[in-house]
Amino acid sequence: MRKIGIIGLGHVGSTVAYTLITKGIADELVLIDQNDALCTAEYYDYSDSLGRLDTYTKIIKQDYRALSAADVVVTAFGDIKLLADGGDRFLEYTYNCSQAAAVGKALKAVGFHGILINISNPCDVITGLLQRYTGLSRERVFGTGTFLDTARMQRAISHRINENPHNISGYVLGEHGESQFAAWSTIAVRGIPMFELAEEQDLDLDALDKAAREGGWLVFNGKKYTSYAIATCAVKLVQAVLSDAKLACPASVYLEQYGCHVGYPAVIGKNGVEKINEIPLTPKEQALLNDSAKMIAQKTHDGYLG
Ligand SMILES: NC(=O)c1ccc[n+]([C@@H]2O[C@H](COP(=O)([O-])OP(=O)(O)OC[C@H]3O[C@@H](n4cnc5c(N)ncnc54)[C@H](O)[C@@H]3O)[C@@H](O)[C@H]2O)c1
Repeated sequence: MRKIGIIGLGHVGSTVAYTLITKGIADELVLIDQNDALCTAEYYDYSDSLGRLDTYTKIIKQDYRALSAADVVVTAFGDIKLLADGGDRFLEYTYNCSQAAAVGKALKAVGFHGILINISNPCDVITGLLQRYTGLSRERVFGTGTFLDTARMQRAISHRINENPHNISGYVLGEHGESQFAAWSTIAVRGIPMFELAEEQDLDLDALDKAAREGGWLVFNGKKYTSYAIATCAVKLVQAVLSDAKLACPASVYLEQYGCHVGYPAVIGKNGVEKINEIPLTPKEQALLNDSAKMIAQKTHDGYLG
């Protein structure tokens, strides 16, 4: 039986829940939000779908105890209104550091021992805090991190050269935020290294990097939130855990050398982060990763409320 919990049912969490139900991925789904009216509304809206779906999901609401035996919990708490006009994911920092303490401690209190996948921003920092508060091992707590930014990089390149994003491999690394970077030495289109392709087709890599980094704001500026792409990323990670897929992908994972969670290639399976996929980087990329991780480590340290 596949039992999944979602904490925070705003734009993102509700989309994750809807996807899990309509794709028949969850046998049991536990919904939790501090806004009880919202949680109750989503509970009935999902429940009213069940009579027309070909799969069944048992839906439970507002019961932390039901998470004690959950396989996966997805955290999507926050207050997106704090971002106002966008531009900085750290506008939710203070608020979400407190929520991470509350949620992490509540999960620990009920003995949750599954895999925790965090979405809440600033993603890398909040992932690190949730790991500390839950007391789960570092392998069992990871964030969506640059999995989404990597998809945005794939989209930016695919639009520029009219290519299927699936044919673009490689990684955006570092923070899910402004200090992220496209690691061009890892990126290829149908196996052709991006550096070669850029020269051949006169592609501006800095402009493509910027397009990937600013991709979230393109969506946010019109909707005042983002939902579908992040939910798609989160659901893919949930599936990787449930099916023990050993999926190689970037995620916000704990790197010993930095002492924090940061977007880096890993292998995701039933035990969470099963392997850190160490890859060669150019000296410039390595320096960008170092700077990004250093900032995350500091903010994680500062955000820990004990
Ligand atoms: N990692 C990513 O790539 C990514 C992408 C999109 C959004 N996000 C982040 O995901 C989070 C959710 O985004 P959103 O647009 O759904 O926000 P939202 O404001 O629409 O929803 C957040 C929900 O969390 C609930 N909540 C807050 N604290 C809680 C707590 N302690 N326990 C239970 N519920 C709690 C709120 O009541 C609200 O319903 C934000 O932090 C946002 O920045 C991350």
